[in-house]
Amino acid sequence: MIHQPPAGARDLLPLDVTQKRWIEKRLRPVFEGWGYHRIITSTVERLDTLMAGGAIAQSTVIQLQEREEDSPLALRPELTASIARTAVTRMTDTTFPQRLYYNANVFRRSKNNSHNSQQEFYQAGVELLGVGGLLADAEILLLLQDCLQSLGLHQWRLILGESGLTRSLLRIFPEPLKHKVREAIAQLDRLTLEALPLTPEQQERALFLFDLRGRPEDVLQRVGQLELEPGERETLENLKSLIDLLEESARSNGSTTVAPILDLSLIQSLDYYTGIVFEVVSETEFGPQSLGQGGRYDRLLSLYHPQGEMIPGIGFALKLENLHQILLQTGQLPTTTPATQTLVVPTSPRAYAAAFAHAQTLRQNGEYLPVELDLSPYSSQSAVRQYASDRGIAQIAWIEGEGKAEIEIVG
Ligand SMILES: N[C@@H](Cc1c[nH]c[nH+]1)C(=O)O
Repeated sequence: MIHQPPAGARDLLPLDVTQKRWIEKRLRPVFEGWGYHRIITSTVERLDTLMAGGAIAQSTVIQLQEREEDSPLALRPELTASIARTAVTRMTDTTFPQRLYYNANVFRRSKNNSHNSQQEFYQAGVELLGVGGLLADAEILLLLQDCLQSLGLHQWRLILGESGLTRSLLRIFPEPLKHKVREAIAQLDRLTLEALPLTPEQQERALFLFDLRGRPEDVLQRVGQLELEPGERETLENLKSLIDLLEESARSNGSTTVAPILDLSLIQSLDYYTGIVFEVVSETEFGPQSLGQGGRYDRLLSLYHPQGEMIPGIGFALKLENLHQILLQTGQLPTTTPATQTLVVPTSPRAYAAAFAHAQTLRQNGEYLPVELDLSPYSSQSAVRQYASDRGIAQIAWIEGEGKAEIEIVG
């Protein structure tokens, strides 16, 4: 059926694009203000690049039909893997840290495979490559906060986890069970978790992990009571330092940010994270809505590096559709496409060339304020005025045969 788009595809009409650009225009100066440079990577990647390190399940990737002898290709479901690949294979003579940002579409097949669910999404995000540690983690979280502030969003919470620590606390489970426990926690599925064949000790640990979220000081204290290995204690200390630093930065900035929710049961569906993981959630009348997510991935780049060199990385992606929805509710987005400034109307065929010339002069003088030509030569003056007023056009330039322009301000 040639009149239908493929299932799950998206067409953005001019007003959608105007609103999307409103969001992008606010994010770009924030990214650039923090020293990030835009990168554009290929929409199509090799399947093995996208899935390196178990980053994403094959079932959620949209594959492309290729010749059998070629390695399978797919549409990118996210950008971190592509940027990691590009950074270590194409930007070899650059020094770290690298600060990169993007604004691009991604494609994901919905899990339940339902025919019409959306498969194309837009993300704006950043990757900070080549630096680990407290300061880099804090930079990314403060930048994320700055992005949301620049969009005028205040009703959101940061949920912060630590994938290394969570993985480590899961180590008491034997392999096939560990995966199931992890899945049930990731899906917040308590019933499945309780039904798993676990020993009483394992069950206690599973439920302990499941409920490990709340005010940072409470969660840190609860984990601190466990018998931890030195590495785990150190991670816990780092997490505390990060939370303190975020709070202190907010205070010295004079802003009153709400403390993050510390959630050591936070498990992201992407499996390349090695350190902090986080999600930004907005409270809406329909329940919480995720606005973006990210985390630290210190092993991913080594998978693409020719010598397997370890290069740390951290970043986040904001979900533009969800931001769009929230911003529509707050009434901040433009409700019309940008109006034309001047409608240039040739009053006779002899004025056609002069009309084009006049319009061009206006465009060049007016720093490309939109100027459009009236293309229906026989429309009456009242029809022209009606058209201009309907479209919110500020003025009409009537062009006479000899090129003279008479300006009329539209009432
Ligand atoms: N690429 C991740 C987000 C992210 C960026 N950097 C690190 N994580 C996603 O799409 O969920």
